[in-house]
Amino acid sequence: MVTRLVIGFDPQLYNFIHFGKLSRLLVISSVPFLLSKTKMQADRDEGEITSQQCVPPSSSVLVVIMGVAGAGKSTIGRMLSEVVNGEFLDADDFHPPSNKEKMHNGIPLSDEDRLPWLQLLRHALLERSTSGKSVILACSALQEQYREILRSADPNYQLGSFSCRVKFVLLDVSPDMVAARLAARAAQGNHFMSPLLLQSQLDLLRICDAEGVFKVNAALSPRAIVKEIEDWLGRIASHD
Ligand SMILES: Nc1ncnc2c1ncn2[C@@H]1O[C@H](COP(=O)(O)OP(=O)(O)OP(=O)(O)O)[C@@H](O)[C@H]1O
Ligand SMILES: O=C(O)[C@H](O)[C@@H](O)[C@H](O)[C@H](O)CO
Repeated sequence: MVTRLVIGFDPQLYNFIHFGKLSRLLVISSVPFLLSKTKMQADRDEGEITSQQCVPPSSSVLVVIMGVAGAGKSTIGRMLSEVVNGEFLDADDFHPPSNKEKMHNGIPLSDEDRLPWLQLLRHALLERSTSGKSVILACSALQEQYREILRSADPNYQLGSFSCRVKFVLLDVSPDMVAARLAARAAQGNHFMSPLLLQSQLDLLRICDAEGVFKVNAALSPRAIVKEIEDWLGRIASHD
């Protein structure tokens, strides 16, 4: 499969992705991002930015806790952020009201709905990526194309390489278990997401092995899940 990156400029900072059958055309047209990337590259070439300024301390991590609605992303992400003394971001807080309304009414989001949201999330990661503080983002990130946008928050990331500061952890959950969790949550009436969307979420979830996504059994207790993620982060840190 061929991946091509086309960089386009758009005065409204509008972003667009088109997925073809045999090739993927990924258009990322975020002017500030490109300008800052170009400037950063130029500054680095001129020796104005030292490697220490570009690369935060190795102890800081950028982790996306991913999976279908109800898998436990917010629960686990919040707990993990406390353990690593990092900042927790919930992708649900970045959705515009129109996206939440759609999901509440049982209408799956389209790529056009998701793209500006993913770009906001990329920007949020990018902004924090040099702070030296760990960031834990809870985000469905169901498709490789969506994860590639989040990976591009790492200014050094090369699309398709999957070698990136932004790491992904999948909360792997059976359809039955997640349906039960969503039903229980809906019964409490304190979440906008309609349980009717579960099948569309399961249908969208695709991960290729080459991506190096760490999969955790989401049926474990939250504490055990967080421990598994911590251990994995320790292992990959020792290889970096
Ligand atoms: N490991 C777990 N064991 C048992 N219950 C869990 C576990 N993780 C989460 N839950 C429960 O499952 C429900 C869904 O969890 P949570 O809201 O964290 O999922 P989510 O993936 O963030 O969902 P969404 O994407 O829809 O916001 C909650 O009621 C939560 O308490
Ligand atoms: O890509 C998506 O379809 C969305 O991110 C959803 O997954 C929801 O935001 C979330 O799960 C709310 O419950």
